[in-house]
Amino acid sequence: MGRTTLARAIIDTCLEMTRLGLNQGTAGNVSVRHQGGMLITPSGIAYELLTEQHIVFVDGQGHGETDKIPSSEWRFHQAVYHARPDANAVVHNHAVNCTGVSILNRPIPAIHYMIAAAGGNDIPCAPYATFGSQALSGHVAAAIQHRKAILLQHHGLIAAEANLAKALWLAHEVEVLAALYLKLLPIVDPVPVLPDDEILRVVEKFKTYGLRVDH
Ligand SMILES: C[C@H](O)[C@@H](O)[C@@H](O)C(=O)COP(=O)(O)O
Ligand SMILES: [Zn+2]
Repeated sequence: MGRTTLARAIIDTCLEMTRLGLNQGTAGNVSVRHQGGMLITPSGIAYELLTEQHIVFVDGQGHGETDKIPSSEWRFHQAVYHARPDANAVVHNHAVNCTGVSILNRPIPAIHYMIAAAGGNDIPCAPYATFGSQALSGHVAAAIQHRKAILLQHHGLIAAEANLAKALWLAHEVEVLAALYLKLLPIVDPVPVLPDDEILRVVEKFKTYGLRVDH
């Protein structure tokens, strides 16, 4: 796909992320792998104002383009692409329920089989570090190796998938799981979980289940 088409797809994903109630204001960012680097949203511009020209190319060495400021989180997007060769799209947001669980500094456990959509029996929570920092991208690199979605302590969520549609879908699924978890916690803690062998079964089933979208 050409740069303009990908840039449009990034903007549409951002707008849809807001429409789904997963984000607010200028929080969050979205990227796609592109030509050895990535195309990524600019820093601090409201999604409704974005045009294809705002989307920034950051090369494999972390160099951006003159006159454009890439997302402050380009380092952790780059870290995800290094850690996960299967990922071609990364979505980050401050969805309320995911952020709520991240403040508790807990992983989301296997309270529902949909946890398997992220590749395992939990959604881990990467330790806190200042936004945009090398330290944060180090934590992300470590946590994302074994899952397609992770929480960022006191911050939000990252979802990485084969394409933008899948990454946004996964971000939405994790937000639903986080909401469910926060609803259950005041009633029962620890919340009952599914056994690991069942989650492994569902992880396998998801490898061939639906979601055959191309962008
Ligand atoms: C302060 C930023 O909002 C930070 O939280 C970052 O993680 C974010 O979500 C949006 O930053 P950018 O607009 O720089 O992508
Ligand atoms: Zn953020």
